[in-house]
This record gives sequence, C-alpha cells and structure tokens, in this order.
Amino acid sequence: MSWKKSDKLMDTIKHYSGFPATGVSLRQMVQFGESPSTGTLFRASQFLSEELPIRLAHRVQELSNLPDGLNEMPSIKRVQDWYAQSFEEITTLPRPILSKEIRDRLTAPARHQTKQSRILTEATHNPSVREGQYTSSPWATNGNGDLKKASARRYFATVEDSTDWPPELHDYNQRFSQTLNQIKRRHDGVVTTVAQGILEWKRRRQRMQIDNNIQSFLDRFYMSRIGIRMLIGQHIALTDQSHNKDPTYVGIICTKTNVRDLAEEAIENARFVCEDHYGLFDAPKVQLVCPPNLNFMYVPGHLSHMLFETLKNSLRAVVETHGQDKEDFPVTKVVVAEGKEDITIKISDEGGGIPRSAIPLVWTYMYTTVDATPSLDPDFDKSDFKAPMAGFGYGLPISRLYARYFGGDLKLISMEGYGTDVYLHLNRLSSSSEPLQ
Ligand SMILES: Nc1ncnc2c1ncn2[C@@H]1O[C@H](COP(=O)(O)OP(=O)(O)OP(=O)(O)O)[C@@H](O)[C@H]1O
Repeated sequence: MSWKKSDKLMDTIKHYSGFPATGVSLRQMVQFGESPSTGTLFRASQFLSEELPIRLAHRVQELSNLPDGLNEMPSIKRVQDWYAQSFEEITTLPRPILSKEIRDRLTAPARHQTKQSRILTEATHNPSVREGQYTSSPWATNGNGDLKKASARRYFATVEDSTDWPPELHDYNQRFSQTLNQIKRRHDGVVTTVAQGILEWKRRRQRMQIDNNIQSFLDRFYMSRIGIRMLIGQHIALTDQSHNKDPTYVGIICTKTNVRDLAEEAIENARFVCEDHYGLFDAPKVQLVCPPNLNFMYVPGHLSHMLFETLKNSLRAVVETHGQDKEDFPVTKVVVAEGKEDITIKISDEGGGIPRSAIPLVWTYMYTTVDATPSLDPDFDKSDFKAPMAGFGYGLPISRLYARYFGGDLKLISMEGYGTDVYLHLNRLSSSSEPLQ
C-alpha cells in the first residue's frame, strides 16, 4: 500500500481527539424524513465532516495507546492506518465557497420548526449504558482549535425546503457521500482484522484469554464502529434518494420494522445454515409467538443480525446436545412481547445450557467452544452480517453492542443440564443517545 501517514496528519488527529463526540439518537436520525432538501443534507454533511473525524481520531489515539505491545501488532497497525487515512480523506475534502447570502440561508431556522421537532433534537441518556462505560478518552480535554464546541454542532437542522440551492451544495453532498462510501468499504474488514491482531498478540505473549482491559477496549472499539457505520450508512442512504422508494424508510431506518417478518426470516436463515453445517435433512424446529402487526422504528439490519446470531447459537446447542442423528429435536421457542418501554424477544432452547462458571466468558471476545476457530483472513468475511455457523466467539458480545447502541440490551440465563433463555430487549422510545466514546 502506498498511503503513508505524515507527522502533520498525526498532529491534526491528536488535535481532533481532544474534542468529545456528540451523540445522536434514532429519533434524530429519522427527523430528516424521506427526502431531505439539498440544504438540510448539506448541514448534515457539515456536521459529519467534523463529527466523523473526531470519532476516527479517538480510535487512532486509542489504538496507539493499547497496552502490553498490542499496539505493535501488524493487524492493529493496519487498522490504525485505515482510521487515519479515512480521517485524512474527510478533513481534506474541498468545501464549497459560499456567499454570505447562502450561508445565512443555511443557518436561518426553518419556519416550520415546531416545539415537537425541537424536543426531537434532544437526545436522552441511554438506559443501557452506565455513566462513562464507553468513555475511553482521558485525553479528551477541550482543545482550543477551530472546531466548534459539541453543543454548537447539531446533527439535524431543518433548512428551508426550496430547490434553488446553488449547484456547489449538491456537488459537495455527492462528493461527501462518495467519500463516505469509500471509507465504509475500507472499514469492512475491521472486526476480523482487529480479531487477527488479538490472535497475533495472544500467540506472541502466550496468553489464553484476554484480560478486562482488552475486553473493555474491544467493547468500546466495536461500539464506536457501530456508531460510525450507522452515521455513514444513514448519510449515504439519505443522499442517494434514487434507492429510497419505500415511504417507511428514512435512510437505513425503517419506521415500521415488522418484528414477526424479521424473526421468520432469521429463523429460516439460521435453520438453513444449521442444516448445511451439520448435513441435516431438517434442522431443529423453531416456534414463533409474535403479534403479526408489531411494528416499531428500528434498523432492520441490526435486528436481523441479533436474531440470527442468537438463533444460530440455540440450534447449534440443540443439535450438539441431542446428537446429529436424532430425528426429532426439542423445539426452540421465540416469544415476542410488546411493552410500553421495550419490545422483548425471548429465545428459549433446550440445548443443555451453559455452566454458571462459563457465563461471564460467553461475553468475552474470542471465547468459543468451537474447537478450530475458522481462518481469520481479513478478506474472508467482508460483509457485516454474514457469519458461519460458529467459531469466532463474537456472536454474543457484538449482538449485545447492537442492542445497547439504541438503548436495548441482551441478557442470557441458563439452566445447566436443560437449556438457555436469551432475552433481547429493544428500547422502543428511541430517543436515547448513542453510547459515546
Ligand atoms: N443457546 C446456547 N446454548 C448453549 N451454549 C451457548 C448458547 N449460546 C452461546 N453459547 C456458548 O457461548 C459461546 C460463545 O457464543 P458466541 O455466539 O459469542 O460465539 P460462537 O457462536 O462460538 O461464535 P460466532 O462468533 O461465530 O458466533 C459458544 O461457543 C457456546 O459455547
């Protein structure tokens, strides 16, 4: 690779890392509506052109400060370079020079700003996150640079809907979105490459398990990645309006995500992977109890991922406990309940459960009871949501991060010798802020 980071770039990154990230809630993300105007999109691009570099800069710094030689591992350095390069691409993207009239129009409050929309711009505390849990920046003192204070930057600002914005605005939005696309693709392999870095380190240091320090680093790092990808994915989808024909979608968020449809699809996929993996004619059955019209605002991709991962675990446990040549397996039950605050999905299997002493381990990255961890070639699994039957020990911890990201949670209760219940709580109030880093 020819890209090299300069000292000047590293200084700029250090400067940005002195600013705190600004949390955005699911509700704020949907305020754009189906088709935001060029001006509104431009304001969001401006916000992201500061916010994303801040978040990327925190990660670059954190990767350099990893303890015990982990920061020196080739795969970790590779990931750090990706973050630095993406930082550079966003911060050096030429911005249009705008007349005072246009600048005034962009910052003037829209006439139709209602009390409701002002309330929506506030993000509330994320109920699934302890104060400071994902805070990783002891160095985050406010610098004196030219970045605006977090409170002065707003993700969503309605700008008048007029269509007569100068073409430079539209061009910038397009170029910005293309840059984000390129960055998103560059970072596709981050999870597997960091995992590779941890393996390199474990091998070199002869460690069996990762300690708390590294576990919480990975939690913060992957949580931050979910946030960055959410903002990027949302912005690309909002900019590319040609794809957005479905009125229930705002970007990648579906305002009427149907839980039953997604659960049915996840069950089918998990059973298919299970049949394929064990060479079964018919995978263990799954019974779904869910009101047919249960819709709520969510990112369908996230929900599918969490359901698929937990179902796969249950089916694997059922097959391995009862033996592959069994004709009739006990049925796994998926029950969906609708509360005022949460939608909860319980997945109950009779897969023999997990010994109590192993419960804390299931939340650690790289813990798996699969004997041979599949090859960790970073190019092997480029997509976010594709996974083999099992083997990296990432399924549960990453799914819990997805749940917590929007104020939900994932809990597991086991009866050793019988089975496991997984509770997936999805917060439906959707005003909670992202867990920030
Ligand atoms: N429903 C379950 N019943 C019994 N054991 C389970 C169940 N769910 C998870 N486990 C145990 O927890 C371990 C970790 O699960 P996790 O989903 O994090 O990783 P994995 O399934 O091994 O690999 P992958 O990263 O591919 O998901 C599993 O290897 C398994 O031993």
